Amino acid sequence: MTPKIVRHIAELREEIAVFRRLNPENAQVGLVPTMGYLHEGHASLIRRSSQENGLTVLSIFVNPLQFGPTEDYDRYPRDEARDVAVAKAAGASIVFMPSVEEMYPEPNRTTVSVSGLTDRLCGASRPGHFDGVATVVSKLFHIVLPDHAYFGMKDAQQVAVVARMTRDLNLPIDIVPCPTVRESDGLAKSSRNVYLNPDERKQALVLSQSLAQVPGWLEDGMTEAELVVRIRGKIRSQPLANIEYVEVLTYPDLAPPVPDRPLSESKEPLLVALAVRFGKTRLIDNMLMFPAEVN
Ligand SMILES: Nc1ncnc2c1ncn2[C@@H]1O[C@H](COP(=O)(O)OP(=O)(O)OP(=O)(O)O)[C@@H](O)[C@H]1O
Ligand SMILES: CC(C)(CO)[C@@H](O)C(=O)[O-]
Ligand code: BAL
Repeated sequence: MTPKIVRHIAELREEIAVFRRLNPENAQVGLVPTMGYLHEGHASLIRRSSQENGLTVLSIFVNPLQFGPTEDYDRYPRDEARDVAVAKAAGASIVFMPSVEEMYPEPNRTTVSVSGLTDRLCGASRPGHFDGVATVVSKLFHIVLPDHAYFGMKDAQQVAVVARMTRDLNLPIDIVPCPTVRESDGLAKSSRNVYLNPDERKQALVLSQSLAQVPGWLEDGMTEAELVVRIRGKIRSQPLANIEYVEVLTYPDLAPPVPDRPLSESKEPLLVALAVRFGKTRLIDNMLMFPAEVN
């Protein structure tokens, strides 16, 4: 069925209220927050939500609060017609596409800020980014009041931040992390992949290729410092790659692992996270390893 396009908060709330009234047996609502220009990664979130809920709200909103002044807010790719077609094929019930004025009718004076988890990884290179994310996600949560909300592990730090915000604020919403969907050659799907020229696209494969080597390197008993050096060396073999960060942290607390101890002895899940620029395009990727896999 073609999803209903909704641009106003009041109409969205009314649609959800009617759905809940008419479907008392299966009144679960799923929310999939996105910035649009949908790809198979987004579609996998929508499909999961539509399997687990009677109603799936897909939000598409390029949120100005989470972009820095020199970032790509203005040129972020947008294509409403294509997005609606992807949303329909994946089973969304409602596509919520508010304007900036609808989401921020007055200067925003309230910021949701999750301390600690947001000052590292992408938070260190994009100051204020996670305040923007936590604020808009919290607004979407209050607007939709979903039972479940679906987020991709490609943005593993975002999942940790949103899950912590949800717990800290006692929001009765189940945060569902979903696996990263990749191109057939391994590159993580991302709306920003369209910015890559053919040479950058080829060299960008080094992200997923470095991560694929991590389990073998851990078997060799590497410490965090040794692993970081190894991954950096591999990424630097691509002349167009400009490393922003390569880090290994515990997950979801994002704390440094015990120094000088082999990572294979970790008792906690480990996140190996990368951010690399190719020209003007910033790509991220990561691998989450659980103790059973690390040891
Ligand atoms: N390859 C992917 N696999 C699974 N989920 C994904 C993937 N890419 C993005 N998502 C998830 O989709 C949701 C919306 O993300 P967003 O609209 O920013 O897409 P994106 O492709 O990550 O874009 P960007 O290029 O801005 O990083 C987020 O929860 C994100 O983690
Ligand atoms: C969660 C989100 C939709 C908030 O704007 C965004 O950060 C994204 O697309 O991952
Ligand atoms: N998927 C993360 C959104 C952003 O880069 O702003």
